[in-house]
Order: sequence, then structure tokens, then C-alpha cells
Amino acid sequence: MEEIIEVKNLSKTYKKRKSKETITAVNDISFTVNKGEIVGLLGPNGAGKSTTIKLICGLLIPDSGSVMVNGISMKEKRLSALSHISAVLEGNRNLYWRLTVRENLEYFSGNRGRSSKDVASEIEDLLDAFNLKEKETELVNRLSRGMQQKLAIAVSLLADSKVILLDEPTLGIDVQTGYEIRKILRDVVRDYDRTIIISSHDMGVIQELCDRTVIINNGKVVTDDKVENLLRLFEVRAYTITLGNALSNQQIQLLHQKFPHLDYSHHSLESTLTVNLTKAEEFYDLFEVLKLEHTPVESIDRQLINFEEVFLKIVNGRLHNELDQSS
Ligand SMILES: Nc1ncnc2c1ncn2[C@@H]1O[C@H](COP(=O)(O)OP(=O)(O)OP(=O)(O)O)[C@@H](O)[C@H]1O
Repeated sequence: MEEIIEVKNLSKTYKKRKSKETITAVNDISFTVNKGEIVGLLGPNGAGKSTTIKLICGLLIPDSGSVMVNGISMKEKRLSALSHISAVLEGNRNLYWRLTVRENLEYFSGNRGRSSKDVASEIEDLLDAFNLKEKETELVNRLSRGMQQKLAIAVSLLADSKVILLDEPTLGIDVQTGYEIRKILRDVVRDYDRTIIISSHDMGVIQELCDRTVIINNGKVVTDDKVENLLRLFEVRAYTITLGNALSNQQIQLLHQKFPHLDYSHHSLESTLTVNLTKAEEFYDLFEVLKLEHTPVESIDRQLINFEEVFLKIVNGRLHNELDQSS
């Protein structure tokens, strides 16, 4: 696969104005993005996602490390590298507020050197696909936040650049418009044959749209893998076992020795064990311990894990344990 973005050992610190305190927002981050991929940048608040996006689109200059866009160094040939990138940044939608929807589409495509004849039919298609046809003569400052976001994404597609960076595309947008934006990104953007990097908190966006996700925490890459691999890593081994009786202290101790990440809860109505099993044989170990006190098993459910849970496990440092167990 052909690589279009290479982020190498990127670091960026900020200085707080008043206290002069230094904040390391991005700390030696490296990853690559191949042509045609949709890659999600995921991470908790303050992880460094927006800073990474701003470094990739040249809005910030790194303290160290490099960004290559289509083989061109952002540091050495900034304008040439930037000609391959369109960015829709959070809180700054790069639109002219006193122009109408259609005028924005026409203006920005012209701005990127495309003739109005060339883009005429594309503009019609985008107005349709983004459900903005009815609003084409509306001034941008009269549009809702969701419509402005859709327009900003449409403008980025018209710019004809190879890479689109979307920072939090569904943040602060209602459920319906969020769904529409995801659908547009899934259906339309793929037709436009673009490479996309999306930063988001929205697990729906990551799970539905992204081929791969780079998870960032405290300015570092924690994992970089296909969404389906991350889901599989956790999904196949998590079981919840409902017991007929409470466990004895000896049983709890033995189970914790064998399964360090086991969760045991006991309420007046129910006792449950939640455990990640690496191999089927581990069931025998578990049942041996239950047999000591003839603890009845009422049910065994394999847990269906969603991406949100996977994400929490990863940022809470559980990934390495899971990886160690699976190797
Ligand atoms: N201009 C700035 N000046 C000082 N510190 C900053 C600045 N911008 C970001 N930071 C700090 O850098 C760290 C990373 O911020 P960044 O916005 O990149 O994270 P993020 O993952 O995008 O967070 P969020 O999801 O909350 O938007 C945070 O601790 C943040 O407070």
C-alpha cells in the first residue's frame, strides 16, 4: 500500500503564558497513513489529538520530528505539502460567513484552482448528498452548526486535495445530523477516493468509518491497529459467570492468583465473576476452584464488548495485559 502521510517522532510542547509551565501535548508520536485509508485518532480529553492534527496540517510547527505528505516534507516544502491537504478544524470551519452555501462552494473550489465549469456538476452532487440543496441561497451565518459542518466537509471535498483532516466532525452536533455526517463520510467520501484522518471522541464515528485507529493518551501512541482487531482482542475472551452461591474467601484468593484481572461481585441476589480467558483450558482451572465448595453455576455469558469499552480498557492500561495473555 502506498503511504501518503508519515508522522515521525513528532513532539510539541506549549508554554502556559502566566505560569510559564510547560505542557507536553505530543510526545514522540509516529504513525503512517496509506492512500485511501480512513484513520481515526482517538483519545481522551487533552490526549493530544487536535495538536497532532494541527501539526499535520502545518498550523503548528513541531519542536522535533517530521511530517511528510505524499513524500513532501512539511518543514522544507510547506506550500507544496499543504496543497495535498484540506482540513476541517474544530471551532474553525473555514467558511465565509457572509457568503451563501453555493457561493462558498464556488469560491473555495476556485481558490484551489478549479474552474467553475469543472466543478459545476460536482457542486450539484454535493448539495444533494449533503442535503443542502434547500439551503443553497442561505448565508452561512444563518445555518445551524450541523449544516455549517456539512458545508465545511463538502468544501474540503471540492478542494480536490488528497488528504482530508477532520477534527471532531460530530462534536456538538445533534444525533440526527451526526448520523447524517457519518453516512456522508461513509458513502460520499469513499466515492471521492480520499485519504482521511478523523480525530474524534465519538466511538460511532471511529467504529463505523475508520479502517484503523491510532489511540493517543498523554501525547503518546498507545496502540495503532484495525478497529476489528481491537474488538476481537477483547471480545473473544470476556465471560460473565453467574453463580448460585457466594464464593468463599479461599476461592476468591485462588481465583485472583490464577486470573489477576478477574472481577468478582456479590450482592444479596446474585454473585458474578467477570473474567478474560485466553485458552479454553482455563475454564477447567476456574471450575476446579468452583468445585472446591460445590458452587453452582447458573449461567455463562460471553460478553459482547463495544468499542467504547475497548477504548477504556486500552487507555486505562489494560491493553498490555491482554496482549501478554494472547501471546
Ligand atoms: N494553545 C495551547 N496552549 C497551552 N496548552 C495547550 C494549548 N493547546 C492545547 N494545550 C494542551 O495540550 C494538551 C493536548 O491538547 P489537545 O487539544 O491536543 O488534546 P485533544 O486530545 O485534542 O483534547 P480534546 O479532546 O479535549 O480536544 C492538553 O493538555 C491541552 O491543555
